[in-house]
Amino acid sequence: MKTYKLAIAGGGSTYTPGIVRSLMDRLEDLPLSELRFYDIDGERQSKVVIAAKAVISEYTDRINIVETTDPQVAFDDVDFVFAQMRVGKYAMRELDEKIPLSHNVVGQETCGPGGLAYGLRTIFPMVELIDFVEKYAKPSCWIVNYSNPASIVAEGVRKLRPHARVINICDMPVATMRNMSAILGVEREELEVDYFGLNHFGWFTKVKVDGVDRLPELREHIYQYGLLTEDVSKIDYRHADSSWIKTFKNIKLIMDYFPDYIPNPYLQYYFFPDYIVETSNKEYTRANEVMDGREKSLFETVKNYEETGVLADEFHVGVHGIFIVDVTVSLAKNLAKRYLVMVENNGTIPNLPANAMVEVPCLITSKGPVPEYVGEIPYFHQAMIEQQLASEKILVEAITEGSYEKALQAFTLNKTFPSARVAKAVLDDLIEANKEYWPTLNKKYKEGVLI
Ligand SMILES: NC(=O)c1ccc[n+]([C@@H]2O[C@H](COP(=O)([O-])OP(=O)(O)OC[C@H]3O[C@@H](n4cnc5c(N)ncnc54)[C@H](O)[C@@H]3O)[C@@H](O)[C@H]2O)c1
Ligand SMILES: O=P(O)(O)OC[C@H]1O[C@H](O[C@H]2[C@H](O)[C@@H](O)[C@@H](O)O[C@@H]2CO)[C@H](O)[C@@H](O)[C@@H]1O
Ligand SMILES: [Mn+2]
Repeated sequence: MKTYKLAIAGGGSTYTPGIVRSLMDRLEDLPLSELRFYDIDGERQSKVVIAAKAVISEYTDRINIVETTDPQVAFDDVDFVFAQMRVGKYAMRELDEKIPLSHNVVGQETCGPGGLAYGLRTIFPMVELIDFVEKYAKPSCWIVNYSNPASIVAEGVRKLRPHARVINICDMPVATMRNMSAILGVEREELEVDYFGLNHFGWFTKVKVDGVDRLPELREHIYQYGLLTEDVSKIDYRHADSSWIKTFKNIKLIMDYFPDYIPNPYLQYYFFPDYIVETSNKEYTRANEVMDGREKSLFETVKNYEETGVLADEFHVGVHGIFIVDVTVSLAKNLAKRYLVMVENNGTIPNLPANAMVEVPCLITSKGPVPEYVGEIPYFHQAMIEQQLASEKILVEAITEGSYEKALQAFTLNKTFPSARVAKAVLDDLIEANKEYWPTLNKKYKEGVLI
């Protein structure tokens, strides 16, 4: 029987125990001989690995478990790497959210200035990870990447390491499909969707069950309730937090204005930035909710387990864990299963640039994702995507060239900003906050004069 060695980069992530449970649930499809945990924060990781080991012990004692901060130990001869790094951890996420909000601009982890700031922190560590993997892992190794901001990471990787075997994925479309299937009273796996866009910036154009498009029925439901069922906790307890309920309700708001397609929930930040700011708590953002919730409870569970031997949280898998393993099984076994992932456009959407990293249905083969032809998209959606794409592409240029001017252009182009003046004020505050993480951004001009 073929077995695999898999490494998790960002082993200290709050998602690690859930992903590990998902891997254990699927050992028949993806038999593992080794599971390696790699993180730059060994102390944090060692606590999370205690929980991961407890989960593994419920299934098997035949997997060699390695915990390390040494990239060679982590990646030597591995078949797959799951990447889930949060560069700067929650402390920096909190600033990504609160600094823009202090200027009355959307404060969000992956959208608007927060996403751009997180992108500026993440590109070089991602490239470093790719280089480690290329040096130590099997040449056939795939990196399946969840690290955010996935759209900017995908563009950075396309530009800086075009031949790297990286597949960038996001669980928001499958999470949205989970809600759709609960509303329609079918299994998520029964849905076949058509979708186009960038990551966290796309639309479902068809939601088929047995070949019949059920999007009109979902539209009727959304007009009344948003993309929620009556009992949200039955969908996924992780989405019972008030901020997620608000997000899924806001799908109604978007579709009241633009009813054709079902938007990715993250589009709320671009359609209604003013409303989002008005309804945000500037002192207590999603980062605080997560630090006081998911992160706190993980470390309390570990402490409690060490003291009592009882694992209080069973680490529910959810679509997040299921999806990354689904994609990996399809890669490993060349199953050509159809999933929404990020891929270079190359004509899939003819009226978007060939070198855009788009999120579309792809067949996942052992050679990587093969996109399904989407065709031309309406001008409205094309225009919105082009603006966001330009913001993200110019940001990556700002990173590689160390250019303040390009960073300012990227911020100004982002639809979450009301003006270049506000974009500059937010950028300048974020530079100050990110001194430890961002590449130096040099200014070529001062008051219109080249310096
Ligand atoms: N793409 C998606 O749809 C999706 C879904 C969920 C989470 N995520 C992403 O998964 C990641 C983990 O999220 P979390 O909330 O569990 O964060 P977390 O802070 O709990 O964990 C991230 C870990 O990454 C480590 N890390 C930071 N820089 C690193 C580096 N250079 N090399 C190795 N490890 C490094 C940190 O030390 C930390 O232990 C984030 O990037 C998050 O945005 C993405
Ligand atoms: O605010 P967080 O840290 O809870 O979530 C941010 C992430 O949100 C999306 O992922 C969700 C996913 O949609 C859901 O089904 C479940 O698996 O939880 C995830 C995290 O809550 C989004 O796709 C990610 O990119 C974000 O990082
Ligand atoms: Mn995502």
